[in-house]
Amino acid sequence: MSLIKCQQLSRRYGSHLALDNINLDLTTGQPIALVGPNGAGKTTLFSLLLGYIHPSAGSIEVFGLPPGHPQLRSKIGALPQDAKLDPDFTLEQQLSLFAQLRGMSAKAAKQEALRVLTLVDLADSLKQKPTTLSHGMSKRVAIAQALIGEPELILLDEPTAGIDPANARLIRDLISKLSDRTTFVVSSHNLDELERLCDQVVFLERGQVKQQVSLSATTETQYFTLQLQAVDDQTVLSVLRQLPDVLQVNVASQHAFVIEYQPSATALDVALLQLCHQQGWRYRLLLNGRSLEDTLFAQ
Ligand SMILES: Nc1ncnc2c1ncn2[C@@H]1O[C@H](COP(=O)(O)OP(=O)(O)OP(=O)(O)O)[C@@H](O)[C@H]1O
Repeated sequence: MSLIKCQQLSRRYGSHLALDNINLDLTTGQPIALVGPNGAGKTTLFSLLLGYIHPSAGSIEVFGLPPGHPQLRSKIGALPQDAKLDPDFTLEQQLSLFAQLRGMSAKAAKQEALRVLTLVDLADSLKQKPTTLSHGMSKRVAIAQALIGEPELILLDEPTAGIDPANARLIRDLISKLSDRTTFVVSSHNLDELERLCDQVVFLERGQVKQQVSLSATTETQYFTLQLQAVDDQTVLSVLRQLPDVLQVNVASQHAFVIEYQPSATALDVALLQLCHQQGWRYRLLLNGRSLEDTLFAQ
């Protein structure tokens, strides 16, 4: 099903072009990553999708409707980058209120508050006020708020920024678990995290879509990443490039090589390991595929 469609979408802030002629056609399903350096336009795109701001040119649709359309209200949940909780109300009070704004009765809203807090492992904090929470806990509450009413689309702007590794993992596991009924669009600077979570990756840079890649298609079919120890990278490069079925080899980082090969190649992994043995290269790791970082930034 069509999820997000942007056609020649631009957004200006005064004379600054934050999004520049974007075309995107995304469908529902596995989580989608929105990646890009600071100022690339990720938050601007989220704000447009939520109808908080409007395009300067072009069009944008969510589930075939213009953002802000009343029918979209219950279909979209969001974690804004700077999500803030009201210090004067307990978590139960504010999440219940939010659920009631989504059309639930007072009783159902209370149950929903408990349900979403349980999902982020904060059921015990129901009666707490935000001032008593750590930064990571506050973020989890804000994520819980985005989950209210089981929206079909949830936009998460840097959901794990500032969260400790155990809780970041909890959030990732939650996104994976809920992905069979909700499509998540996740912006993050943590490429390892996005790689584990997402299938589609949209790479924004200076307001433009520079790349759109499907990780399932690119990581499993045509690449190996070989990591060695204490070798001369140039020598290894030239030897690897001579292997049959190898299309291209790049140095990803010191002693790590991304090998692009013909999908029809058979047993290239075995050939690589034999080569390490023959050449006396000390082998550390052979990975099927390549990292998201290499996918986006390899020359
Ligand atoms: N309200 C605003 N007024 C003026 N300029 C803005 C406004 N909001 C964003 N910008 C500018 O638009 C560009 C895109 O900003 P945006 O916040 O969308 O980027 P981002 O990819 O989310 O960045 P980050 O990773 O730092 O959160 C930046 O150059 C930013 O300075």
